[in-house]
Amino acid sequence: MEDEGNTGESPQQEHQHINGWASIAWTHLSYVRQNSPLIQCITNFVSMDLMANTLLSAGASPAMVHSLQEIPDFTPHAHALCINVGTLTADWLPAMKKAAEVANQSNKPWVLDPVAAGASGFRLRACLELVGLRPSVIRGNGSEIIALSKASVGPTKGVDSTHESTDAVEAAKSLALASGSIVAVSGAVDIVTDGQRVAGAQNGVAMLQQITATGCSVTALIAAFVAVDPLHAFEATASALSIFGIAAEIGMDVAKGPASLRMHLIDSLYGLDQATILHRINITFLS
Ligand SMILES: Nc1ncnc2c1ncn2[C@@H]1O[C@H](COP(=O)(O)OP(=O)(O)OP(=O)(O)O)[C@@H](O)[C@H]1O
Ligand SMILES: Cc1ncsc1CCO
Ligand SMILES: [Mg+2]
Repeated sequence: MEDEGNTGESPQQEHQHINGWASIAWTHLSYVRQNSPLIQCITNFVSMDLMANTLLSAGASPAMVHSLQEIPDFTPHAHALCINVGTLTADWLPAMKKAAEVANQSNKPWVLDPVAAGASGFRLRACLELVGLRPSVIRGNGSEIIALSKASVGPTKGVDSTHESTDAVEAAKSLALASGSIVAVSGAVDIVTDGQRVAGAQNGVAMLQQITATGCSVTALIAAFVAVDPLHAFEATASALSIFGIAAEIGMDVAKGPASLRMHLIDSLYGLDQATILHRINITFLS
């Protein structure tokens, strides 16, 4: 009789897998620290501060550059681009599309955060147009990935999710297959898929949901990890999600609530070492 949850692996095999992900995640963080990739962020007003500080604490170099006029000069120099539609208006969309096109022409990876994708027809159409410009990675919460995958506007709680990430696995897989992007769904378990493989990263703390723009910020961290390893966007994405979660776990040991967690999260990300990653990382293949 098989135990529930038995993966069929010996403890040694399991240990090797865990070590495998720890070394992958540590390598990505080390490359970001060594190379300090320039990450262009076209993002919402709410997230700008936390996103820039998250990137800085990981060792990357953020630049919140969103003017259409600057994109031809600036975007080719960025090592990756992060586009987030959180406070979208019609004026901003042309710059987002242009930046995605220039990133593609310059062979630079770019990452999409489809904030509240199903909240309005305007937002959904904008997100679908951006998906058509072939992001390397799309990262959203469960409701956003389901709305994008079904291309439907529906009942919404705005930027917050009404779905568990695990409810969005099939939606994420079909969006990945349709778009060619790696798709990540954040939640208690962060899901990462290329349409076939599905990894689950289980680091993090629930209180992250009480700090605005933690999702936006982890999307930018994904951009930094993909910037240093563009040919392995699946591994880079799972690593970034797990490392952000580990930083939150360590921060939570001393935090008194959301405001101090926000501060300790940034400090923990800055100070993260290899031994802590090895000890804490929790990524497994779900299929
Ligand atoms: N229940 C949970 N337990 C642990 N970590 C969680 C939980 N829910 C979310 N997280 C983590 O919180 C971070 C933000 O994820 P969330 O799904 O809240 O993003 P989001 O809805 O896009 O947020 P925002 O729009 O505010 O940026 C991720 O790192 C995710 O792993
Ligand atoms: C609260 C909020 N509103 C638009 S974007 C944003 C940040 C979290 O997505
Ligand atoms: Mg979000």
